[in-house]
Amino acid sequence: MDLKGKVALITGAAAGIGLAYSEELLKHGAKVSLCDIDSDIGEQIADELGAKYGRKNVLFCQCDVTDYPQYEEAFEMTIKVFNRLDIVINNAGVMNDRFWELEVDVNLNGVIRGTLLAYRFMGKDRGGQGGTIVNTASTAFARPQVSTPIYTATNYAVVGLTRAYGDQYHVNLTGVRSLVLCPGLTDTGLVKEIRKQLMSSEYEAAWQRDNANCKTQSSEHVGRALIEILTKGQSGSVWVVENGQAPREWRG
Ligand SMILES: NC(=O)C1=CN([C@@H]2O[C@H](COP(=O)(O)OP(=O)(O)OC[C@H]3O[C@@H](n4cnc5c(N)ncnc54)[C@H](O)[C@@H]3O)[C@@H](O)[C@H]2O)C=CC1
Ligand SMILES: CCCCCC(=O)/C=C/[C@H]1[C@H](O)CC(=O)[C@@H]1CCCCCCC(=O)O
Repeated sequence: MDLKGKVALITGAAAGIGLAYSEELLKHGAKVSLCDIDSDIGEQIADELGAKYGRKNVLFCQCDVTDYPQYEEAFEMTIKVFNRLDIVINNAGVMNDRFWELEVDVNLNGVIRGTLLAYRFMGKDRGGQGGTIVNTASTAFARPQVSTPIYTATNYAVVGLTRAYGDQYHVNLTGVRSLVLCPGLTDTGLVKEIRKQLMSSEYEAAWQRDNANCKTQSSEHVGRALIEILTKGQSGSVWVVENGQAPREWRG
């Protein structure tokens, strides 16, 4: 896929994996709309990326993916500024089973909102040009994270959603392809205070076991994997990116 001049909207773009996706897309000539709930860091990142890759290529939209009207505004603003939309990356996510309703609202409902909006604004059946949706899930879908059952469930659900929408039936109807990238342990600011992120402090032993054999990879590695997947991923495909290895297609 030639990314030059393409426009990508990325959620959770102010930090970690979303930021790495954004920078990699800019390096390949795309324009990015950085969407994040955190406007202080988001504006700062947009300034930094703008200075490096051209101010006209970077936009920041403050957006909470649990709030449909805000999310809708981010789509409208992106299209108003860049005049097109080609790629939607549903990446914003949290891991905190204590606040499981919020976790489900961000990790699953947020991806559903982003997917419905992507079809509305890019679907050929709705007057759009077609495009690509990439969802970020986690290796927790394939190897359940025993310490965080609800986080695991949201990732299962996102993979199921992507596979169903990724079917050729939806591609024929809308011209939109759907893919899912499942990273393993990645070096981001993700786990702040694990005791407070698990449903019970007794789950800490399970947390240690869940992650015992994982090798930390950089978020830049996941960013580079995104480009590879965008280039060769068939609609409905599921990609695991872990231990710093090349993306591997998961076939069940
Ligand atoms: N870091 C890791 O080891 C792994 C991360 N993932 C997934 O990758 C995605 C990104 O995670 P990281 O980059 O590690 O996290 P991170 O915490 O470094 O970055 C997440 C970003 O999402 C934003 N965000 C949080 N709630 C939001 C909301 N309601 N609306 C809009 N933006 C919101 C945050 O402000 C932050 O900028 C998540 O979906 C996570 O589940 C999956 C597997 C492993
Ligand atoms: C022994 C402890 C190692 C620390 C493990 C870790 O920090 C990350 C684990 C990830 C696992 O390998 C696959 C995932 O999905 C895990 C967690 C990702 C959480 C992202 C949440 C973002 C946030 O809450 O800000």
